[in-house]
Amino acid sequence: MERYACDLLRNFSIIAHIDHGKSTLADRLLELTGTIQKKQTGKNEQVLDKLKVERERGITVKAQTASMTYRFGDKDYMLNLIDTPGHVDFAWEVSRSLAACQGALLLVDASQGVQAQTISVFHNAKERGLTIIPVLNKIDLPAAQPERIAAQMQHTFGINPDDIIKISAKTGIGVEGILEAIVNRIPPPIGSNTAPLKAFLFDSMYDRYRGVISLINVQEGILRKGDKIASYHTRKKYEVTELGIMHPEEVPTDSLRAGQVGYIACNMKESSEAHIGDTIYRVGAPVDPLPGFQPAKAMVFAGVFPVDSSDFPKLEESIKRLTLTDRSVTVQRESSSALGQGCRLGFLGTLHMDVFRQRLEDEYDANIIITAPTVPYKVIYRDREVFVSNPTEFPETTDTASRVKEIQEPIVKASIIVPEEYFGDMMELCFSHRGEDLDHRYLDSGTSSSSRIILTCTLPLSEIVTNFFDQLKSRSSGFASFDYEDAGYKASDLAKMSFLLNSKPVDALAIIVHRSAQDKIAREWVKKLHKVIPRQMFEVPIQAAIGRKVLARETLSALRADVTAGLYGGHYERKMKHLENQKEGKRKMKKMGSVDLPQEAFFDILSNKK
Ligand SMILES: Nc1nc2c(ncn2[C@@H]2O[C@H](COP(=O)(O)OP(=O)(O)OP(=O)(O)O)[C@@H](O)[C@H]2O)c(=O)[nH]1
Repeated sequence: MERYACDLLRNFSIIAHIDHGKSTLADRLLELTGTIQKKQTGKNEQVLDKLKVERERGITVKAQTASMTYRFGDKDYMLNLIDTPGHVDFAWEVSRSLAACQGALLLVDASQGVQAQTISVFHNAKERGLTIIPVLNKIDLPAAQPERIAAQMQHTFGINPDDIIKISAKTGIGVEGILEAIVNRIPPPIGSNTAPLKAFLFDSMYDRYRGVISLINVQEGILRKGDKIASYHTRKKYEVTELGIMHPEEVPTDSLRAGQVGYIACNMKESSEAHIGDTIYRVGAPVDPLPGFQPAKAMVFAGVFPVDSSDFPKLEESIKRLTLTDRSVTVQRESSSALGQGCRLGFLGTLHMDVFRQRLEDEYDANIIITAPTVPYKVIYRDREVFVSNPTEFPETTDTASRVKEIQEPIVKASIIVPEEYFGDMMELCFSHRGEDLDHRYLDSGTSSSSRIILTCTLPLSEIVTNFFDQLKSRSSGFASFDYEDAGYKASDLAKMSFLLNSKPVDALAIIVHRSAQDKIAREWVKKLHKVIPRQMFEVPIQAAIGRKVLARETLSALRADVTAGLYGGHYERKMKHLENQKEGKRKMKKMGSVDLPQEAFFDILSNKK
């Protein structure tokens, strides 16, 4: 590693909208530099995407990092690619990865043009002062319009079209030019090998045998095996047992020097000890910390229960193990009278929740029920503020007047990019989800027949955690792209809606609704419950209520065993008596009886929410 002083290092990321070809380009760069062998199989399976769910969905969930060496002129350079995930839920991971870079490749699909996340990642990189290398990808596609999209990038970002590198990551055309641009345009990191050690911890993973493996960017000084280091955040001390670079698998080295990026193992037992954004220094030589990070905030919460309640210990164990690899998930125990023991999990967004659920099912064979997602509401009492992310803890309407001053909900600033012809549909979609402050502008300079529009508005987060994405995609024939950022809290007229079976509320079904939509939601849910709840021996009213007020009702008719079967002819009185007895029996059952609601019914209700 001594050969690679700062001026021979380049630390960069690839940033792009989902599917614009980041992983494909990363593979090509690794192949061109001889870091990995060119694949013979012809299968499109990316090296850096490691999780099964990522491959199935074609998205990157966890950032992966790789170092490669590249000879340019008469010098050998080490290029460190810090991969970033490509979805709005993981914006936080993007930002922390960028903090370890001096430059970024801004990748845009030449057939799709600038999309919602292209804009957010561009601004993110710009704010961090990174050098941006604009790249147009997929120029091999017949639908590619490189000239037009280049003009769009100029109009949207002020990028000089002459600076744009045009490539096909798939066929490899133009990719060599990227390696040259990385060396020529991205500034090397600045740092001194003789200064006291200062390293930035930007990612971590968990290894069953070695404990936590941290990815770090050494900014000053030299780190060697056996060194005693300390975490600025926890003040805990460790001894470095192994260190090296990601190539793309771990390759041990004797040291990591100023400017370099690599991994360390130091007997950290708990993943919570590896605090993202932490500053690592040498024991006895404290340094000023690097600007840290706020931890990622969970914004979508849901209860997770086993279908078979005796499976709870296994489920909890699986969740524990999975959260070791995904630290942004928060976990709390929860118990429900309807579903038994479970966990309440917090996620960064809905995709994050889906990914976690799928991993739980794939990797741990878990049969689970997930309750309807909720966002963290802020309940302001006369004397305190509380965040409530579980409907069962939401204040009753009777409380609202007396003790609760105000209820607030999280809102986001949303941007939607669509071809002009879908503009009306998108406006409607936003309005029907309580969108406000709608604004729009054209993405292309001048208006042409195929102009695209960027629509911005504020939306309550709760409106986009259910089926917003699906509607966005279906109402724009798949052309709309969407991104959002946190925009604080806002007072809102919200209430807890309970669902009652046979006059008893079922805790796991409670949801928080906006008053303006309460009647519609009440009717829809009651209908749905009516469809999936099996008929009982007695009649069961299904009701939706806010406080004591019932807003909708359906009645599940009784399963009627034919007690008069076999009583042929005459005997009218006997028949009546049988029917009377049956009625009496049912009345009794109804009084005492609770509704037999199998977990499968919950699964049906909750798996196709709203
Ligand atoms: N024709 C063509 N297809 C490409 C090119 N680059 C990538 N693709 C295809 O585009 C799709 C998305 O590419 P990925 O590399 O997975 O995109 P990504 O940006 O990594 O996606 P996320 O990881 O989900 O953010 C894949 O089907 C690729 O095969 C290209 O240059 N030309």
